[in-house]
Amino acid sequence: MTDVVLDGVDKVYPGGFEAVRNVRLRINDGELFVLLGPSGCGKSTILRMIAGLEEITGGDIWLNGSVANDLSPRDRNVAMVFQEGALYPHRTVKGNMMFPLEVSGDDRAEAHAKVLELARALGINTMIDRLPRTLSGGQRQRAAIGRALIREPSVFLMDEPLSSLDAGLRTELRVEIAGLVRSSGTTTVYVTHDQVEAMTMADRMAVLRDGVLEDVGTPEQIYADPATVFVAAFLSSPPINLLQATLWAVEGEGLLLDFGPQRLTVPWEDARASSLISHHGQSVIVGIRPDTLMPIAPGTPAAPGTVLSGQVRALEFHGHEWLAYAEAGIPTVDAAEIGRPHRPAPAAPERPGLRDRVRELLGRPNQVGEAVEEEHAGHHRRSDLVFRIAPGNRPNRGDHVALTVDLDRVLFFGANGRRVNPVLR
Ligand SMILES: Nc1ncnc2c1ncn2[C@@H]1O[C@H](COP(=O)(O)OP(=O)(O)OP(=O)(O)O)[C@@H](O)[C@H]1O
Repeated sequence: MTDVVLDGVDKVYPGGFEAVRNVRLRINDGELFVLLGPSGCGKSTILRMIAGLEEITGGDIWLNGSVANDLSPRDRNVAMVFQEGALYPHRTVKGNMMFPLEVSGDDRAEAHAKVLELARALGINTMIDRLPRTLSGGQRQRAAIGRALIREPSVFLMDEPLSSLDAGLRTELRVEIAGLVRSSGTTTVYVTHDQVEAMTMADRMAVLRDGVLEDVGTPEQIYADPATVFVAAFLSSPPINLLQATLWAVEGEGLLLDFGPQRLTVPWEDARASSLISHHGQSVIVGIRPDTLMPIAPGTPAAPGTVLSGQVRALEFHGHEWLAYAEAGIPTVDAAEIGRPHRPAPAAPERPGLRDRVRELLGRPNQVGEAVEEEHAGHHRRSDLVFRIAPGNRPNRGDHVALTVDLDRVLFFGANGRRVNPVLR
């Protein structure tokens, strides 16, 4: 039975950079828990603090019911796999997997049987006599996972173990890793910046931004009911429409979302009306995922206050669907700018990581919002509404389209980026 509790954990690096702030988290025994966030948000720092490889500067880490702040990594019984699982180059796969058991003086025959069994589960049993350099990236990662799991750690920590693999292999391995750690029942903390990996693998997950926890829950909870604009945007592909509105409570009509040239109306019967009314006269951010907008044929009747319209400016073919970008004259907001904690930006850290430095060299942005914006750079930048179209039904560029909005699935955030109505967990 091993649960991991982070109780108000802080990390300030020498030089004063605050990488992690007041993180409170309980990872339950046997859970596959994912830490998700953009590069530099502090995911690896948290993992390394759990492993004991990095000192914490505030709060407590509890392992299995005891404070572990001062325990050495060896005494924590945790195992860790990194992005490039480092294997001993002169040992075979079997030699690598045997090594932890040799160190702890296990019976050789038993150790051998155990290695074979795990290698089989990892699908590398036919290559256990090969050296790491003769393996593919995916096979090396499997061997590294095998070496980490062989001595049955209480906690298994994985830091972006799939990020150096190609997309097909990543998909294949994430299914296998999730299956393997679930069947072993080992409490696992898995770090990634890939939202698909997080949502498909996690029992529960946490979203981090600038060293602060923005949201914790099951993938379904976080996707359907995100706590902040940042979380909604980070977990949305294609990107969520984030529209700026002023909210007016109008007797007899409902709650008017005034976008300037267009309006929507939330009826009084809506369960969220009592929360929304406290924002009367204020700015709100309206989050509409592309699949919440449904194109309707011209002249089709629709309930008043449920339709937005625009002129199609660009279309993208995605195989199973088209994505359309329509100019609607509605001001949009950039999730990266909303609700940012006040602190020095991590743009110039004391010790930039290798990836930070490479990004700098390539001129790539480091923050998620900027990355999202960059994806839309160029021809989509000025577009206001993104929506999906089933194949065979697509409008043409320049067409005016009417879109019904599924109001039940629209998300409302205050100007500070937090949800207007309480988040259900
Ligand atoms: N030893 C250090 N000294 C100073 N700053 C550091 C140190 N290690 C990391 N940082 C900074 O702390 C912040 C968090 O780093 P961390 O590696 O935890 O982020 P991350 O979310 O894992 O990012 P990535 O996905 O790029 O690995 C970054 O801005 C990083 O540059």
